[in-house]
Amino acid sequence: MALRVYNTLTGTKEDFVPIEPGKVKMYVCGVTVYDHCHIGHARANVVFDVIYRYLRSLGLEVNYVRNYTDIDDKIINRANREGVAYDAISERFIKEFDRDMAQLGLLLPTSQPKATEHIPEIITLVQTLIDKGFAYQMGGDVNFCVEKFDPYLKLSKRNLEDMQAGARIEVDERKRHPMDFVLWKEAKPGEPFWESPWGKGRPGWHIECSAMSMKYLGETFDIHGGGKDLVFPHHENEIAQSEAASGKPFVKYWLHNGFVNINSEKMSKSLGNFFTIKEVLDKYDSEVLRFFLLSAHYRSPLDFSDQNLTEAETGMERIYKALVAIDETLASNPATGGEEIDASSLGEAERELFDKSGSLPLRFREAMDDDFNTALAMGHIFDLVRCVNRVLSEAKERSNTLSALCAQVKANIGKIADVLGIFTSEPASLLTRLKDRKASELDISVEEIERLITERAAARKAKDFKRSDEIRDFLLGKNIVLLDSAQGTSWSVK
Ligand SMILES: Nc1ncnc2c1ncn2[C@@H]1O[C@H](COP(=O)(O)OP(=O)(O)OP(=O)(O)O)[C@@H](O)[C@H]1O
Ligand SMILES: [Zn+2]
Repeated sequence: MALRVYNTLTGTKEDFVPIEPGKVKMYVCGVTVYDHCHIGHARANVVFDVIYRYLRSLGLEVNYVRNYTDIDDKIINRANREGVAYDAISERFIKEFDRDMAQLGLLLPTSQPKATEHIPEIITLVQTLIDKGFAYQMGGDVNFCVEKFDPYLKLSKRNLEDMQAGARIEVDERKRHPMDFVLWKEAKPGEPFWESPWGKGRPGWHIECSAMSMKYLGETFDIHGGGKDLVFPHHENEIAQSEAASGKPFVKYWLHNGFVNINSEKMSKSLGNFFTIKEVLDKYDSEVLRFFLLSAHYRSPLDFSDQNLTEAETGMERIYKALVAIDETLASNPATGGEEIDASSLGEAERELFDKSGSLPLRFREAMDDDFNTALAMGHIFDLVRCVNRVLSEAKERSNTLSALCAQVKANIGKIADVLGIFTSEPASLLTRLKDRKASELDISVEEIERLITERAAARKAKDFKRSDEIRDFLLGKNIVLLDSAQGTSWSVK
C-alpha cells in the first residue's frame, strides 16, 4: 500500500504523490510568539514532526519549513503592557518555544523563517497583487479584493454571499467587499513599522505565510499544514494571495490537525482554558506527553485531562516494563546474534509472538500509510507487548530461542520508536524516572520506603511475620506496592 493522506482541499483521502519524485516540500504554520505555548500548540507541532519523520523514513528528502509569526497585534499589546519593545517579547517567546519543542523531542525543521526577516519579500508580493488588480490601497492599508479571486473559499467550501450576510462585524465602508482582508497595515502612532510604497506599516498575518512558503519552497509545493482553526480565514487567504500572484496552484495537499479540547472546548488562550507545556512537563515526563498526543489519530479531537495523561503514563509504563523484561532476558542469556528462529519448534504463545513481532514493521507501515494513523500503530505495539508478557511469564527457562525472539521484538520496536519519537529512552532509566515522579507526589520519602523494606526483610528473616505484614500494609496505605522475588523486594507506586 502506498501512503494516502486526507486532503482538506478535496475532502478525501488521496494517494500521496510528490510533485518532484523523491522530494517533499512541506510548510507548517508556526506559533505567534507572544506567550508560552499550550498543549494545543504541542499537538500541532508533534503531529507534523511525526509526519516529517515518517516521510523521511520512506526515503523521501523533505524540505520542512515552519515559521515564527514575530509581529502581530498580540505581540504589540503585550509589549505595550510590559513597556518593552515588541522584539523583546518575540525573542523571549521564540526561545521558550524552542526550549519546549526540544523537550518534546522534535526534530528541527529545515528552515524556521521569521516574518520580520522577510519584509522585502512581503512588500514585493503585495505590490504584485496590486499590479495584477487583486489588491487595492485604502489609506495606508492594502487590502486583498476577494471578489477578484474566483476560487476564494475553495478550501473551507464556504460561500461568500452567505458569509457576507452572516457577518455582523462593523465593516469599514471604504472596503470594496466586507470580506476583503488586509495585506499591509498602516502603523498607528508608537507601533513598530517598516517603510513601504504605502507608507510606514507592517505585514498582515496571512501574507507572511504566502511570502515565506513561496520563498523557501517555490510557487507550488506538496504539503501545507496547521490546526483546523486555520482553514478559514488563514489558509483560505494564503491560497488567494499566492494563487492570484503566481497564477499557479499553491499547494497540493492541505493537512489539518484536530484540537486538543478541554471539556469539549478547544484549548485556547482566549478562552483561558489552557495548560502550558511547561506546566504539564513539571508533572509528567516529556515522553508521556508525546505518547498522549500521538495516542489519537491526528485529525480527531483529543481530550486533555489529568486522568487521560495518567492513563497515557500507565500505558507507556506497560510498554517500558516489557522492554525492561526483554533487556533482562537478553542480559541473562544474550542472543548469539543473527540466529534464525526455527518457527516449527515454537510453542503456541511463542509462535504468536514470532508472527506478531515479524509483521510489526509492515503493520506499522500500513497504519502510517493510512493518513498517519499513529493510534493504530500504537495499538499494534500494545498487542505485541501482551504477547511478550505472556511468553516471558510462561517460559520455564531462558533459552536461546527466547533471547532471539526478544532481540527481534526489541529491534522491531526500535524501528518504530525512531518515527514516533517515543520508546527511545533507555527502558530501565525511563521507569526510574516515572517512579521518581510518582514518588515525589507521595507523603513518604524514598529513603523511608527503602528503610522500611530493609526492616521488613529483617523481620521476615526473623520470622516476625506480624511486623512484616504491618510494614506491607502501612506502605500499601501510602500507595506503595511491594513485589517480592528471588532477587529481593522491589516497590512501585499504585
Ligand atoms: N487547542 C488546539 N489544538 C490543536 N492545535 C491548536 C490548538 N490551539 C492552537 N493550535 C494550533 O497551533 C498552531 C499555532 O497557533 P497560533 O500561534 O495561531 O495559536 P493562537 O491562536 O495564538 O492560540 P490560541 O488558539 O490559544 O489563541 C496553529 O496551527 C493552531 O491551529
Ligand atoms: Zn500561516
